[in-house]
Amino acid sequence: MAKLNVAQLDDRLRAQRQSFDKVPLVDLAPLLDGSDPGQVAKEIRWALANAGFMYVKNHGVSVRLIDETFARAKAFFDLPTTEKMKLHISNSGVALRGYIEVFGENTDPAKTKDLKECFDVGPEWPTVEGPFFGPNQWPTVLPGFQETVFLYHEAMKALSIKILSSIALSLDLPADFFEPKMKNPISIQRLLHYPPQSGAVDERVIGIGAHTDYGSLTILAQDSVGGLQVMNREGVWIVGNPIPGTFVINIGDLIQKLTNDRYLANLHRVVNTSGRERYSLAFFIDGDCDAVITPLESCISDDSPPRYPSITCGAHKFTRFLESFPHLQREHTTGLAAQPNGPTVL
Ligand SMILES: O=C(O)CCC(=O)C(=O)O
Ligand SMILES: [Fe+2]
Repeated sequence: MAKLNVAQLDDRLRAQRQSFDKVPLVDLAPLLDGSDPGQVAKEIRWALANAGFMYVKNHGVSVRLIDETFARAKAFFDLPTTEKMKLHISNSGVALRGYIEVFGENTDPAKTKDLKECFDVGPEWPTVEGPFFGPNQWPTVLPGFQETVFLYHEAMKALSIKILSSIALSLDLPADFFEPKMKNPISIQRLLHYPPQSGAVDERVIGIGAHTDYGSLTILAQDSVGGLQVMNREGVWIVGNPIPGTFVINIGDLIQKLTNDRYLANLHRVVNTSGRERYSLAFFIDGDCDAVITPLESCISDDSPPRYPSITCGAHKFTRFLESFPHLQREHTTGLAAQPNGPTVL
């Protein structure tokens, strides 16, 4: 997890409207149709080394499914607060599924309270099996919600595995490098709602505080409202304008650690001063809970000694959530105590 020193330099919350040349748009068609995976890997290598973010087009996910999932998200957040609070994430223990109210998770807690509400689902497990695995809490008052959101989660999972194969190729690793370490990967499908802010906005309350993502890969669908900001290498916040037909992809801490900083888990935040409600769908995927992340040999040299100790995906992610979830801090004083079944080396 990067510390937020660069972000602290900037207290102006209006992002500069610069050309987004440095965060490229990658066409996934040659990867998905098999015609030129090498070309896609080459573009991904540049994007992740320089921006940590990219837009992707021709991703193959049905527009209808995306639109329907946005509609389900809106219907959920329109429910009365009492109804949403029945599904509160604190009911789910360490499985971390359910509803998170405004200010219920703060991603830059020393500076910012997050003016957002979210709803998290993940792979369906009948009982709580440990961190990130357990039953979902579905809003039964909304017929069809469960089916759509679960289908969307599955579509994101399938796409993320293809993108991870391209990330592996981009690192001169075999395309299936990540697969043995992702037998039951941690994944979270999050629905988000950002109420608009008006008047003087300062960093104490914004949509989502500056943060890097915790896991391997994030796939974000944003509506047309805008508000995502990504930091460029000069420490300037750049507007991440929604581009119709694309997802925003970024890598999280685990890939930065795996690549010993060759690839960047970049800082980003959301400030919604549009005057409109903003909705987004963020899918996060990691390795298995007990998969160990150690810097790759190929990313270590005399000039670039190993910068990160080995850590499991589960321990890293749970520790990050402990910092951002006030409800978890009340319930847990330690992170993951032990790694079940011994580590899988990633
Ligand atoms: O909603 C967005 O645009 C970004 C969300 C995000 O950064 C996150 O959930 O980690
Ligand atoms: Fe994020």
